[in-house]
Amino acid sequence: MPALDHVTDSVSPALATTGAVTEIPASASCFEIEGLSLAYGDTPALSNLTLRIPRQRVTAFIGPSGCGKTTLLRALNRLHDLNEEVRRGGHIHLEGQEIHAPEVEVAELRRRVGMVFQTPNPFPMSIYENVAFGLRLQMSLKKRQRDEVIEWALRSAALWDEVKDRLHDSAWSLSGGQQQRLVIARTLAVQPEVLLLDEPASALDPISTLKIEELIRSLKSRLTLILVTHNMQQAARVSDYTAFLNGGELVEYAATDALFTNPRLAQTENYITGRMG
Ligand SMILES: Nc1ncnc2c1ncn2[C@@H]1O[C@H](COP(=O)(O)OP(=O)(O)OP(=O)(O)O)[C@@H](O)[C@H]1O
Repeated sequence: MPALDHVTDSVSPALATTGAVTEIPASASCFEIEGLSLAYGDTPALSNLTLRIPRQRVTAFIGPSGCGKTTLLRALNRLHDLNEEVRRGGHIHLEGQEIHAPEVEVAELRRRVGMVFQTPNPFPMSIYENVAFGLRLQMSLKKRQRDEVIEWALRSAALWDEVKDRLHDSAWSLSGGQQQRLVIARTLAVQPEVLLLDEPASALDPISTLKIEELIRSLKSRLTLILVTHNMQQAARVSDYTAFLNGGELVEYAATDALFTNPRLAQTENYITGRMG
């Protein structure tokens, strides 16, 4: 891959595949979240969350509507910054650095920590220009280098074969599932370390959903992925670790197999078996 020198194809040190996530060592963590609380005005949304997110793994946030999953995801690349109502306490470290430190540039943080939303949001421009957009802002590349990165990003998002002969068509001529993979390609082009995915398949048909799930699994060899999903089967299929939130609190966080087959708390069991939420 062109110009991808800070990313390796090797996976992180061996992580526990069963049991509680206290087993995720700091050295294998990408994010360390400590005592994170967040409120919208007087309404609390997150309450004293402490967890580590393992590098080059897929971590799912699950829980009933309004439990704080999206709020937590958005906190990880400071998407709340523009909301003057938001009050926050606690710390979020990305690879050892507090993301709210004065020297952190928000644009660079958001390059490192990309975000894909529920509804595909390609820009009103061609397929090629969508992927080139972030690249033009972030890096000055010659056209040939830019073309290489664009091809790499579209291949990485499993879209190249479907669009290689129509790169200059409007992005809006693609299907919903293709648009979502285009948005992922656009995000990958600037070489993030982390991809935040907020219900990325909830607006898609079952075949497009499977493609997104395959893509998520394939990307973890070089990225950390964090997925918000309402779909328990999806969390079980694609994630390595699952955090169950309820009422803004972290209730249980464990290796996905362990959480789904042998939850430690009745509250978790009630949620995953559909008796709650
Ligand atoms: N911009 C906002 N202003 C005020 N309150 C908000 C805002 N965004 C979210 N909230 C509130 O914060 C709480 C957590 O919301 P959040 O969207 O994080 O939950 P969620 O688990 O992602 O929900 P869902 O699964 O329905 O998307 C909810 O009570 C919600 O109403």
